[in-house]
Amino acid sequence: MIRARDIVKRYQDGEGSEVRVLDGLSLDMEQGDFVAVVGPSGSGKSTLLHLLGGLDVDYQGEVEVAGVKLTGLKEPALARFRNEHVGFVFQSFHLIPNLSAVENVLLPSHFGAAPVDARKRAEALLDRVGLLAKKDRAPVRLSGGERQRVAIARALFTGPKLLLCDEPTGNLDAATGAGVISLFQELHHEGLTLLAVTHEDRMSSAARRVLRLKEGRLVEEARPLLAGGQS
Ligand SMILES: Nc1ncnc2c1ncn2[C@@H]1O[C@H](COP(=O)(O)OP(=O)(O)OP(=O)(O)O)[C@@H](O)[C@H]1O
Repeated sequence: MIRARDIVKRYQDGEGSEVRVLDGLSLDMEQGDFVAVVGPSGSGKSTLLHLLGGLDVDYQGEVEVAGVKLTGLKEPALARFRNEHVGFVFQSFHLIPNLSAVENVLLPSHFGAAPVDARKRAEALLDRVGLLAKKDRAPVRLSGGERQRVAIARALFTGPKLLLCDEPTGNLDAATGAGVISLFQELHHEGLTLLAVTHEDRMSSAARRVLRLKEGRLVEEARPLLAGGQS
């Protein structure tokens, strides 16, 4: 599902010198895998997510996701790749405040080819995340956990096989975060491939593998046998 080789990503640090945030990074992820990427603040986790999701193509190395070689790809091919293959979930939900929950889930239908039964599909996804009864509410009338569930339903609208999540429980309290983590585990068991950048132990222990970003590369964390996320 994901194959990244020898990725080098540099940023200018503002004082004229270069920082290699990713430095020879490689990653292999099978379809159906659930990976947590951990590492200190500033270690390059979001940067990595952006490369894998086709949001940033300014790097050295090779990235292939869902059979699509992203290296060298340009818009609008990148937009098509994102639309067909990847769902994004962010820490701050990114819902449109003046649209209802179901209209937020329907948003992707305005960018790609809309399925004929778009509204039915959006409602089925809201049902899947336990929010059908609140489909007409504006985000401001939903709790943080409910907002994230709407965002997850929206990310699933185009039927992606891969979900890329950036600190998906970062804005949620422990109990609400736990509910969202169980939803990710259920989606994983239903066959979805998940990669989540996270600071939180609860989230990483739900994953099947934990990779730590260290000095610009990924190192597999040893997991205790029969840890919570083993499946
Ligand atoms: N556009 C940019 N220009 C220059 N430097 C950047 C840019 N974006 C990120 N960086 C730097 O690259 C490094 C990695 O950033 P990144 O956001 O990927 O880290 P992170 O591990 O996701 O951090 P956090 O956990 O705090 O979100 C940081 O030192 C950051 O300051």
